[in-house]
Amino acid sequence: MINLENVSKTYSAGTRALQGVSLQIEKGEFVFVVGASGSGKSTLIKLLLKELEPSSGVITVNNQNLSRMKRRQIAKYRRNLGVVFQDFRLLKDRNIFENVAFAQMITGKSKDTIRRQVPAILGLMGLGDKMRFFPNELSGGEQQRVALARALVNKPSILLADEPTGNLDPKNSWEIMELLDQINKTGTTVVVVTHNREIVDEMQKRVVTLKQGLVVSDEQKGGYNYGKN
Ligand SMILES: Nc1ncnc2c1ncn2[C@@H]1O[C@H](COP(=O)(O)OP(=O)(O)OP(=O)(O)O)[C@@H](O)[C@H]1O
Repeated sequence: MINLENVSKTYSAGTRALQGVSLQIEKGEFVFVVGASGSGKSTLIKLLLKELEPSSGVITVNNQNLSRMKRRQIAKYRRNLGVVFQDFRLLKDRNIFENVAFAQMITGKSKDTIRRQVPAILGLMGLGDKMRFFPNELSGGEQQRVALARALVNKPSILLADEPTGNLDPKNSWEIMELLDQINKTGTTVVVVTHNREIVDEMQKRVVTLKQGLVVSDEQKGGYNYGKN
């Protein structure tokens, strides 16, 4: 499903953010990516989103070689990826329903579909009674659940989360992680970049650890152990 073969990324300033990373993630896996600040985690996510090009190596997602993808195919490719970030990235002047509906409008869904699917996914995220609220009227945890609803409404095969609990307190962090776990159990492949040691240790998922752009460990049912490397 996701395959990196000897992938390196050197930024123009000369920083070697990833150095010969090879990594395979199968359909339906749940994977944590951990590592110190600057170890290359966000670079990895940006490469998967095709926001960046690797300096060398091959990235294949859903059998598509990202380097060979034509520019006009990129938007369609990204539609099959759900993404959430630390800072939620909601449209401030749109209510919650509209924020999620927007993701469906740009993929050309009919009004009928939007009227059915947006309340359904918001209901699943526990936000059925907040659809007319604006982002600034919600807690951080609720805003991240809106971002999750928006990421999932088009039923992506892969969900990428870059520090999704970075701005949340422990209770809200656990709620988001439990939602990610549920989403994974429906068959979605989930890749989560995080600094949250407690959650990684508790959830016993696959853990890929980066250090200075290298994969230094990759463990099934792993823990948050980069401090030990
Ligand atoms: N656009 C850029 N231009 C130049 N260097 C960059 C750029 N983006 C990241 N870097 C550098 O690449 C390295 C890896 O950065 P990256 O953001 O992937 O790390 P990270 O593991 O996600 O860190 P954090 O946990 O702090 O988010 C760092 O040394 C960073 O300074």
